[in-house]
Amino acid sequence: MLRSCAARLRPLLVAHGRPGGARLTSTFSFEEVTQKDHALPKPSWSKDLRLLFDQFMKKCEDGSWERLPSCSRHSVQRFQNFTKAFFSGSIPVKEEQISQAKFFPRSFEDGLGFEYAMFWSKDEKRIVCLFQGGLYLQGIPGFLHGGALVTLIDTTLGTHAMLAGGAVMTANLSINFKRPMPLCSVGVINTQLDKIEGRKLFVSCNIQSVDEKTVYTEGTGLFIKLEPGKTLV
Ligand SMILES: CCCCCCCCCCCCCCCCCC(=O)SCCNC(=O)CCNC(=O)[C@H](O)C(C)(C)COP(=O)(O)OP(=O)(O)OC[C@H]1O[C@@H](n2cnc3c(N)ncnc32)[C@H](O)[C@@H]1OP(=O)(O)O
Repeated sequence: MLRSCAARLRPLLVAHGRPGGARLTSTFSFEEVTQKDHALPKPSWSKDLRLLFDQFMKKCEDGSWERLPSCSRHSVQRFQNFTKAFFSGSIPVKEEQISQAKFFPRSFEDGLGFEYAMFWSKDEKRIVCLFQGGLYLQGIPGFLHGGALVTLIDTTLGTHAMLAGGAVMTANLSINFKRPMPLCSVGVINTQLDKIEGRKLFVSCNIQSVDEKTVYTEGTGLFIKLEPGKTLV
C-alpha cells in the first residue's frame, strides 16, 4: 500500500505541474487542480520573487524541472481516504470541521503570510522553494520569526520526503539560525535527500538570500514513512 502510494505520487505530480494538467483526484495526489493553486504569481509578490519564479518556469520548459502546485485545503474525500489508510478511519476532528481546515502555510491572506512556490528537479532529485515572508510573520522587529522559517523548512523538506517515500510525518527537525532574515525579503530553500534507512528519510536544506551571499538558516529533518493501519493516536 505504502509502496503503491509513493509510486503514484510521481506521475500525479508531473501531470499537475503542467499547465492545463489533467484533473486527477487520487487519494494521495499532491494537490487537486480543481482548487485554487496558490503557487502562482500574485500582486503581493515582490519583483525579486517574480523574477526568480520566471527563471524557474523557464527551466520547466524542457521538462527537467516541475512546478509543484499548492492548495490551501484537502478535499473531504482525500481527508477521509488519508485517515482511513493511516489512522484506521479514526477522524481527529469533528465531521463539520473537515471542510473548514486549512493547510497552515496557506492560511494567511495574500502577501501577509507565506508566499511560496516549489520546483522539483527530476534529474537532480531536489526541491527549490522560492518564498517571501510577509508582515504577519514578524519575530524581532523587522525580521522573520524563527518559527515561520521552521514552518517553511518543514513544509519543503516534508514535500521532498513525500516525493521520495510517499506518506510521511516529521519525526525530528534540527535548525541552525545563522543570520536574521528581513521581513518581506525573498529567500531560496534548497533541499537534498541525504539518506534513506528503512522507513526513515533524512533530508536537509538551507535558506539563502537571492544573491546567494547570505545563508540565513540550515535545517535537517527526519521523516518517517507511515505504516498503513498502524494506530498512532
Ligand atoms: C502525509 C501525507 C499527506 C497526503 C496528502 C497530500 C498533502 C499535500 C501537502 C504537501 C505538503 C507536505 C509537507 C507537510 C510537512 C508537515 C509535516 C507535519 O507537520 S507532520 C506533523 C508533526 N509530526 C507529528 O505529529 C509526528 C508525531 N509522531 C508520530 O506520529 C510518530 O512518532 C511517527 C509517525 C513519526 C513514527 O512513529 P512510528 O510509525 O510508530 O515509527 P517507530 O516509532 O516504529 O519508529 C520508526 C523508526 O524511526 C525512528 N524514529 C522515530 N522517531 C524518531 C525521532 N524523533 N528521532 C529519531 N528516530 C526516530 C525509530 O527509532 C525507528 O527507527 P528504527 O528502529 O527503524 O531504526
